[in-house]
Amino acid sequence: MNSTVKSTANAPLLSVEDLRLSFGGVLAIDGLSFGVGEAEIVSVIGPNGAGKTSAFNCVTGFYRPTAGAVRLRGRDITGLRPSAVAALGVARTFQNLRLFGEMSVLDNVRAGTHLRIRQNVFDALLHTPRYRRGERESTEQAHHWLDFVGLRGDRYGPARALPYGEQRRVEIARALAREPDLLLLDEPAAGLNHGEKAETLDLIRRVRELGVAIVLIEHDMGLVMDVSQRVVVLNFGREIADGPPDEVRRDPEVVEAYLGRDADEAEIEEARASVAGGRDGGA
Ligand SMILES: Nc1ncnc2c1ncn2[C@@H]1O[C@H](COP(=O)(O)OP(=O)(O)OP(=O)(O)O)[C@@H](O)[C@H]1O
Repeated sequence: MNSTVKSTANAPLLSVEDLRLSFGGVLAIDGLSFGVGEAEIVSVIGPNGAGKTSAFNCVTGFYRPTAGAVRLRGRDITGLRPSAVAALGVARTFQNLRLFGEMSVLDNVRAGTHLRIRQNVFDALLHTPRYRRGERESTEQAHHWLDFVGLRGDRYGPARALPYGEQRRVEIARALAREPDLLLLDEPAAGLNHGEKAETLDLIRRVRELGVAIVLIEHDMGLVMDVSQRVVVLNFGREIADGPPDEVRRDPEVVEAYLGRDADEAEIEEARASVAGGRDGGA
C-alpha cells in the first residue's frame, strides 16, 4: 500500500478544509474547516445568513469555493459537478423542497434510484429484460424507502398533493434511495409541527443506524442538541465553535452570536435556553 492510499484509508468520510466563498464583495464563508466520520451526525448551526447553505452547496458541487478543499475519504472533490459528487455517495435535501410536483410520489423516489440502477438507452428503447428488471427493482426500492420514512399519504398521486410535512419525507426518501454514505439535510424540520419534528428526529437516528453519516442544518435547537455528536457553529461565514453539543451550548461566543453584543441579561438567558434546546444533550 503506498502512502497516498494509506492516508486516504485513514481520512474521515468528509473533510472540509479552510473553505472560503465570496459572492462579489460578500464573504459568505470565511475559513470553514470540519470533518465528519463514518455514521456520525454533525450539525451546522448559526444565525440566518451565516453561510450554512452555502457550505452545503460547496460540498455538493452546486458552488465552487473561492479557496479551500472538500475531500471525501481523502479524495479531493472540490469543484466536481453535483452529479459527480452524488455518484460518489453524497445525497442531500434542500431547504426549499425540490420535488417534481406533478410527478407521482413513487416516481419522485424512483428517480433517486436511477443513479444506482444502470441501464443504457437501448435497454430503455427495446424494453429488454434488463430494463424491465431494473424498473421492477427501482419500484421495489422506492416503496422500501417510502415505508422507511413512514409516508402515510398516497404514493401514486402527484407529490404536490401531499401535505408539506409528508413532502419533506418524500425528499428524504428520494435522497436515501441513492444509498448514500453521507446525507446532507438542509432544515428538515422547518415548518413541521411538534409531532412531525419528533418523527424527524427518530428518522435521522434510524438513518444513522444504517451506517449513513449525516450533516444537518437546523434551526430547532432541541433537535440539534438531541441528535448530534458534534455541532459546528457559523457566524457571518466564520466558524466560532466545533464540539459536542454540551460544550457548544455553553460557549459564550455562540450565545452572543444568536443575540448580538448589546443584549441585556434577560435576553442572554433566553438565548442560552434556546441554544440549550430544552433537552439534556448529546446523542
Ligand atoms: N447566490 C448568491 N449570491 C449572492 N449572495 C449569496 C448567494 N447565496 C448566498 N449568498 C449570501 O451569502 C451569505 C450566506 O448565505 P447562506 O444562505 O449560506 O446562509 P444560511 O446560514 O444558510 O442562512 P439561512 O439560515 O437563512 O438559510 C448571505 O449573506 C447570503 O446573502
